[in-house]
Amino acid sequence: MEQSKTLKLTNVRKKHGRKEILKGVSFEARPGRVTAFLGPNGAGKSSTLRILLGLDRATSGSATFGGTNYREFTTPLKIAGAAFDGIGGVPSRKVQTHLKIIAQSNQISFRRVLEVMELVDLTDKSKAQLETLSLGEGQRLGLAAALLGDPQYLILDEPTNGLDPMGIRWFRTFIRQQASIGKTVLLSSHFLSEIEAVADDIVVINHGEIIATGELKTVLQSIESLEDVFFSLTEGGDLNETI
Ligand SMILES: Nc1ncnc2c1ncn2[C@@H]1O[C@H](COP(=O)(O)OP(=O)(O)OP(=O)(O)O)[C@@H](O)[C@H]1O
Repeated sequence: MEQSKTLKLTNVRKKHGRKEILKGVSFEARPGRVTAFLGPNGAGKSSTLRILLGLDRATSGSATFGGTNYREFTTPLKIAGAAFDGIGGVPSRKVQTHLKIIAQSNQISFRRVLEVMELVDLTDKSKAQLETLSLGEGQRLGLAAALLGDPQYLILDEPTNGLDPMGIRWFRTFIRQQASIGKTVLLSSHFLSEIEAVADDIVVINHGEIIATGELKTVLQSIESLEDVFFSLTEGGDLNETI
């Protein structure tokens, strides 16, 4: 295994006041693989990803990219790209300008801005204002921003939220392709059904605790012991329908 391209969390704890929302979270995401980070609402997915990306501090524990903390990178977008919480940015700003500003903050060339727009199929929308983008276009723009620095690591929070079946298919192909060229991909989701077609590995979190990790196939084989959790993950849907 290529340790140097592995994303690793070790015993990450986070307290808000007296409430412990992450209770010793440990897992790895490896290069050339898509790792799904699965858990119901409020399980601690976003809190974990925020700590990983230096947006919040852990109470204890460590979260590293190839052994280095995100905050230590001078041009972090060249190491790890993240798509999180919508696209942000000034609503009246053009797509191309939005990406250019992000690129400049990390010493990334304008040529790369054009390249990523092409990669996510947004070249036609380069002059569109952010507020006019559809949900799917917004998700692709988030991906474009994440890809700007051609990073080894891609961290995507609920990337298929609100996408139609075509958009989901496009996204799956894209993500598989990123893993096939050796990227380390971590994506969070509420739904087992959403990630089973794209993930190699799975990390399941519930109430701030990791309750299963491993190859997707192996974890699914232990489904009986996880049944209650998966039931809630699939919003009370028919378990057999989703596995
Ligand atoms: N700043 C905060 N202060 C207090 N509690 C918080 C804070 N941020 C998050 N929490 C709590 O921590 C828990 C985990 O939240 P988090 O957003 O990480 O979950 P999640 O798995 O990403 O959920 P979702 O899928 O709904 O986004 C929740 O119970 C949430 O209410």
